[in-house]
Amino acid sequence: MVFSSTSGKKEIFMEEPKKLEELKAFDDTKQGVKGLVDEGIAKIPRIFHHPRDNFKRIGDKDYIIPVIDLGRIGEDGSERKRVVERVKEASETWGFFQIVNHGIPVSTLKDMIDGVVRFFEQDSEVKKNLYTRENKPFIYNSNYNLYSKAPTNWKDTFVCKFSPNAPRPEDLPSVCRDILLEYSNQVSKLGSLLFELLSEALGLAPTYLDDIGCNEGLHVVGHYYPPCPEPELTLGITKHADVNFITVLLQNQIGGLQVLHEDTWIDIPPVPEALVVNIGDFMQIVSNDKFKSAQHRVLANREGPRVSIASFFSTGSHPNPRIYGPLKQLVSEDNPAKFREFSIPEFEAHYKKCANRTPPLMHFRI
Ligand SMILES: O=C(O)CCC(=O)C(=O)O
Ligand SMILES: [Fe+2]
Repeated sequence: MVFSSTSGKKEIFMEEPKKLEELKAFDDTKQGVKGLVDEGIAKIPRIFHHPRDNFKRIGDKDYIIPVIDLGRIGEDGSERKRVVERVKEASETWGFFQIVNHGIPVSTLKDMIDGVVRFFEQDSEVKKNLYTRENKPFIYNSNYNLYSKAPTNWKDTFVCKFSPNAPRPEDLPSVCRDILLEYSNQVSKLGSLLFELLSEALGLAPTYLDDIGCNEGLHVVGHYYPPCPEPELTLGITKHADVNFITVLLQNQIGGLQVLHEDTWIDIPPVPEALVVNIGDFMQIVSNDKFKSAQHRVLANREGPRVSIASFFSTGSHPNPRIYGPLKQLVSEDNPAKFREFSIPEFEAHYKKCANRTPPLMHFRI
C-alpha cells in the first residue's frame, strides 16, 4: 500500500470548487502538466491554484536537517552506535534526515534521474498510451487524486509496484526499464539497512521491523515537476504526510522540498549524492509517537524540471493477517498506547472512505 494524506485540519481549498469539466479536459489530454508547458502557457489554469498558508519559512540552503554518513557502520561497532543515535535523534525531532555513503553507486543515482527524465520527455504520442487511472503494475498520470477536492499539483507522476509482487519486465516502459529494475534492487537493500538502524534506534533487535513486515511492500514513484510560469500560485506537491513506514527520496538539483516543523517550512536542499529519508504515519504509530511523520510539500519552480524518485516502504497487500499498533515493547504504564490497533483491511477501508479528511494518525489515535 502506498498512500499519502493531506492535513487533517479543515482547509479552504479554493474560492470555488474545482470544476469537473476543467479537470476532465486536462485529464483527457493525457499529456499532464508537461503538456501545458510544452504548449507554452504563460498563465496556469485555475485548477492548479492553491491556497496560501501562514507558516513562516526559513532555509534557503541552510543544512538544518541532519546529513548522516552511513559509510563506516559495517566496519566499526562504535561508529554504528553513533549512526543509530543520529538516526534516532533525527527521527524523533524532524522525521527527516539525509544519508550519504549509503551504498547506492553515484552512477545508479544519476542513471535513475536520467531514466525518469527520459520517460517524461519521450515522444508524447508514445507516452500518452501509458496514461492510465487503472490499477496496473506501472501507472503514469498527472495527480492520482485529480478528481478529489484537494488542489491539483504542478507535477506528473509514475508509480511502479515492485513488491510484494514484482512486475514483469515487459510491464515497464522500455525507456527506463533497466534502470528501474537496477535502482529498485539497490534501494530495497538500502531499505533493509535503514529498517535495521531504525529498529536499533527504538531499542529493538535489528531485524524487528523487518520481521513485522514493514519492508514487504516497495513502490518506486517517479515525479516530474515541469518549470512553472507562476510558481507563487501553485505547489509541486501540497502539504501531506506519507502513509507508510519510511520513504527514501532521490532528488535532482532543483530543490523545493520542505518539511513543516513547528509552524515553519524548512528547506531540504539537494545534497550531491545524498538520499532523503522520511518517517511515515505507520512508523509513527508503531513507535507510539516516538518517531515523527512530518508534513512536507514541494514548491513549484520557474527553473526545472525538478525530478524526484520516492521509494515507499510499506506493508505488503492482502492477505496480511497482521495487526498494527504501538509495539508492546514501547508502551508501559507511564507511556500508554497512543493509538488503537487495526488490521490492514480496516486501515484500507478507512483510507478509501475519508483519508483526506482524517489521516490515519488522527483516526486511530486514542
Ligand atoms: O518530490 C519530492 O521531493 C517529494 C515527493 C513526496 O513527498 C511524495 O512522493 O510523497
Ligand atoms: Fe511525501
